[in-house]
Amino acid sequence: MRIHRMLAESAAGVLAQVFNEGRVLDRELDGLFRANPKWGKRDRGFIAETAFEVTRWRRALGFLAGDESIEALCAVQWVRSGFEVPEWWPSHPDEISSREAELSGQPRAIRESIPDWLDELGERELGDAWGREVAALNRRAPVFLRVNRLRMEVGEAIAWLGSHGIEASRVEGTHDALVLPAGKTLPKPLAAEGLVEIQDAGSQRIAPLLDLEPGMRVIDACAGAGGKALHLAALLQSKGEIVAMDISTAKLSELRRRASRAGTRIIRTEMWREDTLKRYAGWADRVLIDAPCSGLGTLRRQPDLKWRLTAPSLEKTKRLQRRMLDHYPELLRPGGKFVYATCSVLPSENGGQLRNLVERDARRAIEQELTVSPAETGWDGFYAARLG
Ligand SMILES: C[S@@+](CC[C@H](N)C(=O)[O-])C[C@H]1O[C@@H](n2cnc3c(N)ncnc32)[C@H](O)[C@@H]1O
Repeated sequence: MRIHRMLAESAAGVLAQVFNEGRVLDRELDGLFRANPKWGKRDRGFIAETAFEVTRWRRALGFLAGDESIEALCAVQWVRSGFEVPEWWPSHPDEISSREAELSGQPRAIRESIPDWLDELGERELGDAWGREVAALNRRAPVFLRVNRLRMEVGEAIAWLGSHGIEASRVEGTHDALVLPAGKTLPKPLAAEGLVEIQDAGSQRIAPLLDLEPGMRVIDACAGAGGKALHLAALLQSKGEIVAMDISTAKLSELRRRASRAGTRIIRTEMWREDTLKRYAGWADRVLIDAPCSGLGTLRRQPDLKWRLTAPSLEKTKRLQRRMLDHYPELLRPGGKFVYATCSVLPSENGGQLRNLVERDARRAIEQELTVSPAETGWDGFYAARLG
């Protein structure tokens, strides 16, 4: 396929926003595609693939090109995926096959394209396992779905998707997860039906850890756009109450839209305010603290995160996690339980935070712990633990 000038320049424009301005890759692509509704699936696919793969392999491509400019990175990416670099493009890589052989002898941070400080931190925290996790986090991720059991059984969902030409299979080790073949996505009109939700299989392991029974009162303290809140509602069989809290009005309004699409009425949203903790103190049977984190477990889907993350920003996030662990369990009634979860693979954001908590607060004890390793499962990386 020939590379169209406008598409090549648009992909490079997105990468400039991500690398130079710290913008979020997904959002930049979304904005670009909205502004150019006439582009077809192939055009959008070319731009998204260039932007994602250059972001994912930034350092490795820079090594192959011997040049770190965005134009050089794009050119090597295109050569690697079998395109001819157009003569009007400003960068033309020399023969890269000999450099490919040298790449395998480079340090991991270059080979796997991660910042040096992050590679050192990962190795310090995870030892040998870090190399395996980083490699797994550089693979392309398939689309996972969660069947909305309020509306359909898993077998029915497979048949329904099949009737629309989508071949979905069950995911071992989960109750409600389906996976689509590599490269396939869920068409928007089907997503809008609310019968299935896009949710990574690893993320689907978290809500069951809350050990819910229909009728319970649950607070999802960092609910965001509701990925896990919707799962909680399904596990409660839509019986009981869920208060979904967040500091973002935009995310909570998206959550309300998704809840109504999914057919549940038990979720109420609440913006965190100064008096929220006091108003809901002692109210909940269960609390989910799905804490803000480095997001390292989701690098497959958000490779731009690794270039935005800094050591100081990570420390700030850990301080926030610690404050949440000190205060949000006050929402529980006596005897209630909470689950702390992250989408990080770093022990210092996960078990490390909880072991510190248990040391400073004798009322808390870890009942069950779950670590989802991308290297072992092929899912995003997650950590969750239930505490009494
Ligand atoms: C990991 S995300 C939540 C993802 C969501 N639970 C889901 O399953 O889709 C963390 C959320 O915490 C929210 N947040 C940030 N600071 C917060 C705070 N101080 N209190 C509560 N939520 C906060 C963010 O807006 C973000 O939506």
